[in-house]
Amino acid sequence: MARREVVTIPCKINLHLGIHGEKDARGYHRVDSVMVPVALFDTVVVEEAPSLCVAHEPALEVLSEKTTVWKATTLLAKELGVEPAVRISVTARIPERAGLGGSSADAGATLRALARLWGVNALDARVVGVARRVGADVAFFLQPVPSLYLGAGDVLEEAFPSFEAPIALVMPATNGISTQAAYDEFDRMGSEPMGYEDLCAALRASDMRGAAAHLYNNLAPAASSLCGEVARVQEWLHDQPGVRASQVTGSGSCSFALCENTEDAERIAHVAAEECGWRAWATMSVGSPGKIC
Ligand SMILES: C[C@](O)(CO)[C@H](O)COP(=O)(O)OP(=O)(O)OC[C@H]1O[C@@H](n2ccc(N)nc2=O)[C@H](O)[C@@H]1O
Ligand SMILES: Nc1ncnc2c1ncn2[C@@H]1O[C@H](COP(=O)(O)OP(=O)(O)OP(=O)(O)O)[C@@H](O)[C@H]1O
Repeated sequence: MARREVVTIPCKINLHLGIHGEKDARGYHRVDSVMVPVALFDTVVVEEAPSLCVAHEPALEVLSEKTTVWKATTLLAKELGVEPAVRISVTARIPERAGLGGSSADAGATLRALARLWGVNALDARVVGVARRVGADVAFFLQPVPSLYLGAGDVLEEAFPSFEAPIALVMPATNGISTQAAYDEFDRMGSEPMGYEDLCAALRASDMRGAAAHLYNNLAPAASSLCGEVARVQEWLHDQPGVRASQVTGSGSCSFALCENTEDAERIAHVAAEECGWRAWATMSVGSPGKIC
């Protein structure tokens, strides 16, 4: 019987995103990134099949051969010396071009499913190496727990205790922002980042009020420059009762609000969608790594 692996994968938010002007040999910026998994999930199903086939639901505009899932599969098969004879079905709920890491989550989930199918550990150096070649965020999704990543934002430096915090996600209803366009805009604007130590100290101590006081993203001005509605979402979230702190995630266009309680997160998401015409979700950070399979 054909073997089958199912992986449910959360999205991510960046509590700290510090982009440096300095770039590596690939042209990737040096990035300090503190990421946290958030309960808005894609599902990836990998089954043994005669040949490689990738399908997304809802369908993507790009050819399946151009997806992060295809790239992750072919690179890992080559690395392990096996045939990529699998059918992969992705059910996507994480919005594209949001800064929530949707296409990276799908690639990370695919690598975890393939690692099980092909008998290697998901944190084997070969799997991590492939993840980093597919995209800067992909390695995080091999082990999606609150963590500090350095290098190009793809090298694990430290993992923190998991926590459950109520969160509202709000993004403009328009097209979203391309990650590459945001980095190009960052280069035009120029900036050097603040440090991440105070945030990390709060996360080590599971001090969520302290963590909320240290949210940071110096890619956010580039996101607002490309999509003015991002700044309007930010201003609106800042003024809402029940919001401890808010920030743009990644390269946008989504913002997140750390809320006092689940009722506040639900009210904010409801008003953002119904009265402001934005896309919004009331959710939580993923508190127990065991809840993700
Ligand atoms: C903005 C973040 O999401 C924060 O977590 C990441 O830095 C982006 O991660 P990602 O979506 O996995 O990005 P990739 O698919 O690897 O890269 C897309 C494009 O973003 C730019 N890029 C990305 C990461 C990085 N450290 N420096 C860059 O300059 C490059 O132009 C690259 O061609
Ligand atoms: N598995 C995938 N899921 C979604 N989009 C994909 C996938 N693989 C490739 N793509 C393409 O990548 C584009 C988005 O890339 P981009 O890096 O800007 O954003 P993202 O991965 O959706 O999220 P983020 O803004 O968090 O990085 C999509 O519009 C689509 O054309």
